[in-house]
Amino acid sequence: VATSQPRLVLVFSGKRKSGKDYVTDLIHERLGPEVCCVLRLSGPLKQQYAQEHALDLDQLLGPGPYKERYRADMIRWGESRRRQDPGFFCCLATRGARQPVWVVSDARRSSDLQWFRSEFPRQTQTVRVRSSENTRRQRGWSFTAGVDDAESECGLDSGVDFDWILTNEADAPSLEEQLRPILRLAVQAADNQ
Ligand SMILES: Nc1ncnc2c1ncn2[C@@H]1O[C@H](COP(=O)(O)OP(=O)(O)O)[C@@H](O)[C@H]1O
Ligand SMILES: C[C@@](O)(CCOP(=O)(O)OP(=O)(O)O)CC(=O)O
Repeated sequence: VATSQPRLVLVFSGKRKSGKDYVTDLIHERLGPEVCCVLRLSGPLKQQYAQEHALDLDQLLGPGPYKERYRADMIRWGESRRRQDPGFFCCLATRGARQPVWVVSDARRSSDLQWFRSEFPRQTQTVRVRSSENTRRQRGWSFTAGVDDAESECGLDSGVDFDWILTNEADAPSLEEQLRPILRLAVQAADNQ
C-alpha cells in the first residue's frame, strides 16, 4: 500500500472559544472533502476517554457545555498519555488521512507543533486564531482554574512564530478575507499533486 503524504498541513491553535472549530470547518467547506480533511487531536483523546468513562462521545465532540464538565479531567487524563508518548494523539489523529490538505484544528503544546514539524517539515504551517476575552465570553467562555491557566490552554502563548494569525472578531476584516491567502496556498498545494 502506497503511503500518501499530505501536500500541506495547517496546524491551528487558539484559546478555547476563539473559534478554531468554526474557522477550520469554514476551510473544510471551501476546499471540500476531497481536498481537505479536518483532524482533531482531541478526537482520539475524547474517543478513548468516553469509552473508559462511559460518556456520550457525540456530546464530548460538540461545542456545547457537556465537554466543559469533563475538560479538566480529560486534560489530566490526556497528559498522562502524552507523558508516555508526546506524539500519541498526533499519530492517531492523522492515521488514515488521505487528502492533500490536512487541517489540524487543535494544537495545544509545543510538543504538538514539534511532532508535525518533524514528520512534515516542508508541509507544516502554523495558524493562530485570536479572539478577545470579551468575544470568547459571549461565546460561552468563563475563566476556569486548572483549565485556562494550564498547559492545555497556555502551552503556545509565547515563543511560537506562527506563520499566520487570524483575528476572529466581529470588528476585524471578514474571515473570508483573512483566509484568502491560506486558501490560495491550499488550492495550489492540492493542484500540484
Ligand atoms: N466568526 C464567528 N461567527 C459566528 N459564530 C462564531 C464565530 N466564531 C466562533 N463562533 C461560535 O462560537 C462558539 C465557539 O467557537 P468554536 O469554534 O467552537 O471555538 P473553539 O473550537 O476555539 O473552542 C461556537 O458556537 C461557534 O459557532
Ligand atoms: C482534553 C482536551 O483535548 C479537550 C479539548 O477539547 P476541544 O478541542 O473541543 O476544545 P476547545 O475547542 O478548545 O473548546 C484538551 C487537551 O488538553 O488535550
